[in-house]
Amino acid sequence: MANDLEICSVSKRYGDPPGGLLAVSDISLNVRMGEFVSIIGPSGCGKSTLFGIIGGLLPDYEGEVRVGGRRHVGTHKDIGIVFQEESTLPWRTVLANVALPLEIQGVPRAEREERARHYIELVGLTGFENSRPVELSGGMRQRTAIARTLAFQPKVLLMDEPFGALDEQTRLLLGDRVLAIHKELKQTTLLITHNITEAVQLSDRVVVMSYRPGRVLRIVEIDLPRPRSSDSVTDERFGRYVAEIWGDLRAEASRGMKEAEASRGSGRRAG
Ligand SMILES: Nc1ncnc2c1ncn2[C@@H]1O[C@H](COP(=O)(O)OP(=O)(O)OP(=O)(O)O)[C@@H](O)[C@H]1O
Repeated sequence: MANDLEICSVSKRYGDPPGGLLAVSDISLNVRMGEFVSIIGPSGCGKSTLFGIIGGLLPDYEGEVRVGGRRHVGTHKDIGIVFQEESTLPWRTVLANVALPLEIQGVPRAEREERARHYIELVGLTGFENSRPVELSGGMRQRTAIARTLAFQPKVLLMDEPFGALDEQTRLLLGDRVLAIHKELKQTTLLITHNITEAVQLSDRVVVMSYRPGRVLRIVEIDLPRPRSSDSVTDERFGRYVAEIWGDLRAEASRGMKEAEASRGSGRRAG
């Protein structure tokens, strides 16, 4: 099957060589059309850096990002981004939030509202079209943001810890909603997360990254049948995938923790 997203030998250094900090090194990954891939790694492994590069938000890197076979530079309508931070507009209703990108594209009102309603239904927010973000829970606001991104029908959906600020149970239930959306749209999706359960629950493949500089440590195929749901977490095979990924991540996470503690210690001594 064709690739929607190709990440070819991507490296990023902050600051100038020979000094500076190599944040990610030689990352290559192809995401097939309709595939759901998660990238997981310890804090500081360069997940947000990679997200910024793929989303076209971060210039000056080595390598190439291709979307639909074409070199991709800067932000682009083929990549839809859902951020970790709250990104709904508080003064707009759910309907007006979701319709916003279509409004910017000049889609006529009746058509954009019809499309917006379709995606609102898909994320399970029918009945809340006229609510404002302040009247919604954090999970509902994130679903509004997802609907808004889906509404302009990007080739690739890029999500950076969209449920990072939510509690574990809400996260699992929203995972069910993401699974339902993916079943319906077969949207090519790349999710950045540090939650192993979420990665296994949702993904066809999980890319495990090393601590700094972030490299691809291993790619784990999640061979669990679809449709899946949050009930899958009780499956014995689910537990084995979680254990396997944690086995890879554990050493990297503790390396990260030690380095962070050491730099805090030297900062205190210097101060
Ligand atoms: N603008 C910047 N200038 C210098 N260093 C940076 C900059 N942005 C990130 N870094 C460093 O690059 C490394 C990777 O950071 P990044 O935020 O991409 O990691 P992450 O995996 O997303 O971390 P987390 O999970 O904690 O959000 C870190 O060591 C970070 O301190």
